[in-house]
Amino acid sequence: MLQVRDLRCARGGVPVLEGVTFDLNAGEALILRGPNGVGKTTLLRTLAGLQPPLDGTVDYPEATGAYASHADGIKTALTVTENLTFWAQVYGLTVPDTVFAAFDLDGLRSRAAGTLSAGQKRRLGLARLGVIGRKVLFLDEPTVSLDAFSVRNFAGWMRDVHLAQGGCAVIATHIDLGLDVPTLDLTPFVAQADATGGSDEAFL
Ligand SMILES: Nc1ncnc2c1ncn2[C@@H]1O[C@H](COP(=O)(O)OP(=O)(O)OP(=O)(O)O)[C@@H](O)[C@H]1O
Repeated sequence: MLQVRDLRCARGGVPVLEGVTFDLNAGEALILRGPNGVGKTTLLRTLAGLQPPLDGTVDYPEATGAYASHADGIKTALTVTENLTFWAQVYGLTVPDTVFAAFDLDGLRSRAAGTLSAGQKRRLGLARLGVIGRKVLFLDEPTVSLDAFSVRNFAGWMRDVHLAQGGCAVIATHIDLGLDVPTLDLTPFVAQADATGGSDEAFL
């Protein structure tokens, strides 16, 4: 479902990672590991098509990918239900009722999203993944701000719903999600520096 071959990617014009190669079949996930700054976000953004690779290829079926970072992208004046309905409609879908329980949002359906706590907002941000129908997910630290119960809940949705229904996911996380999936340490793929540095305001 996802094929990555000899990928080389940059941030701020400076090569960060090179030679990244892996495959994911339907129902499989991969956890990205590595120290701060190794290039996990850069790789995820490149995989998702938000920036071009310097070299190599990324293949997955057209219009099946979605990228989510810890920036929530929540509309604060809308309720939880209205937020999910909005996102579902963008993708021409309706909200499955099961998504509220899956992300522990049942008691918060009518709350204005702006009044949610940080962790509740994060759960709403993640619930978006359950309404947009995208099969190939690129997730950057999805469980930031979540308590242990909510981390388990998210892992349960990932395993029992998303992967069980034939999705796949690449997840950068410093937190152990308790998922029985392979990890890829990016440290061996750090690119040889060939520039003095640079910055890219698009990322600031
Ligand atoms: N706007 C920018 N301009 C130039 N370099 C940047 C910019 N943003 C990040 N970098 C650098 O690019 C490299 C890769 O950053 P990236 O955010 O991909 O790492 P990461 O593995 O996701 O880190 P973390 O675990 O801290 O989230 C780092 O060395 C970082 O300092």
